[in-house]
Amino acid sequence: MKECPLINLIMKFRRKYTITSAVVFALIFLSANIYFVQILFEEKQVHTFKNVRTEVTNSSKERTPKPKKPLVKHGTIIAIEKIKYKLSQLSSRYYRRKSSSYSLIKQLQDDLNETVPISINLLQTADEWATPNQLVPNPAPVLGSLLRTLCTSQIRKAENARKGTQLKLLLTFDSGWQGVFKPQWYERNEVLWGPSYGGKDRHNGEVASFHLSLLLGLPRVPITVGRRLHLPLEILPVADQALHNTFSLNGSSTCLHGVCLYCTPKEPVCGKTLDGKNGGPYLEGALSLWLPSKLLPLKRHRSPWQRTYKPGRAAKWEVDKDYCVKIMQDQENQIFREKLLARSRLLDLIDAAIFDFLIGNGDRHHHETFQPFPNSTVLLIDNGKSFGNPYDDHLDILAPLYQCCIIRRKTWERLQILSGGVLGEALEILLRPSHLSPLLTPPHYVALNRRLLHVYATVENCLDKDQTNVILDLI
Ligand SMILES: Nc1ncnc2c1ncn2[C@@H]1O[C@H](COP(=O)(O)OP(=O)(O)OP(=O)(O)O)[C@@H](O)[C@H]1O
Ligand SMILES: [Mn+2]
Repeated sequence: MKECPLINLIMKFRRKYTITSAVVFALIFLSANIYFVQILFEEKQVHTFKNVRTEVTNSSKERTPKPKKPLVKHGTIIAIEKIKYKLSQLSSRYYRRKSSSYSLIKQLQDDLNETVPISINLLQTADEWATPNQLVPNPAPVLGSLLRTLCTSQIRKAENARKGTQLKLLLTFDSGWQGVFKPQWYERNEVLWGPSYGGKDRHNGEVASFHLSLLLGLPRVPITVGRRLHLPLEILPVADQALHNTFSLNGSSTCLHGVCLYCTPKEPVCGKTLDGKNGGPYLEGALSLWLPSKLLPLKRHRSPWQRTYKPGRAAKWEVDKDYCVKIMQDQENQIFREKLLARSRLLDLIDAAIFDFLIGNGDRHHHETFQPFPNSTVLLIDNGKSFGNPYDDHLDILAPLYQCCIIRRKTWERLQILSGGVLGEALEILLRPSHLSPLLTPPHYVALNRRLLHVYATVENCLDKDQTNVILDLI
């Protein structure tokens, strides 16, 4: 066989440098891996926090929306254009107030009144209320007192809440009751420009979302209140070592940064004075009551409408207008394996999409159900990425609705009761008694009413195509 000079050269080189080259190769391989992992990690961080530009606006003034960059996702562009066109022709009945709205608001207001004295035993009521399909009944007569109890109960233990990626505290009260506390990161009048999943959690959004869920007849959000913690008196003395280690003093302000994926000493949350000035002991946040143990543990499902979280890379659902039909036929998809469950699960996801569109949350990458109850409802846990920008409507959050073109009758009827500006007005009324009131600036209520009109337009588009199979009686 003829000798090849190149192979000869490689063989000579190999013999001479076997060990050295192996070491060099290993080093190159290792550093490439480290670099790759770093990029991945940084990329997620960028999506979560840095893609967002915040600005402060005068809360009482309306602003003109900023021009948006054109979308590169064809299926989404067409669907959104159709919704906008329909909106321009929407029947006047969607702009009128319904007389039934008065009794709905009155009943929810009554529920939120404090009717009985505060007592830790009231938290037991929440456990009794919960079923695999809802967390709060209708009516819920002691809800106001229960909320007040949650925002005043003495804290016996404070630790880092380990689930999830953002800074949260797990607080334990008397008799072992627990809650998750998400701290304040933004002022009420800060506006977050950027993707619908960007920025840090909005604690006021969590509280508003709980109230909105009652208004929409979707009581699947953990019971949540606004609470102001006195860090040196209420948290430091009962903090476990791991949390304690993350406390620091910044001038006269007590700060903490916690332990979580995105927790860093460079980004602590700090206490304020009672009137919201820097340099005080009080930390605002949203406190959610832990879900009832009789229904736990939770089962986590990947959302079929999950985003890629990579700018410039579209998910299947963003480009394929027939995406809904395809996932329904996909027997591998665990959510839709059982036919009957499939329908009600899909209707749950569509309820969730409407809810998320109204609050501006494009970050529902997963959803959870009660694991011991295979038919249980889709819970609306984690509404932190909400109410970030009242001037931007992320219509693609409605994809499950405009692609599947079905909606639960109960949801549709409730949405119609909230027409004519009632939705925003009612939420504002329900949020008034909150410990941290005012929770939202006026433009957010305007946004809710405007977004609701988009939901009407989307359903009308579906009805144009098929009068009989859009509004479904399935519970
Ligand atoms: N009130 C609650 N009761 C029971 N479990 C809860 C409660 N709140 C949150 N959890 C659990 O903790 C998990 C993390 O909470 P959450 O999603 O709010 O945190 P996160 O840090 O924002 O997470 P992510 O980074 O995934 O968005 C939830 O998926 C749920 O399993
Ligand atoms: Mn989250």
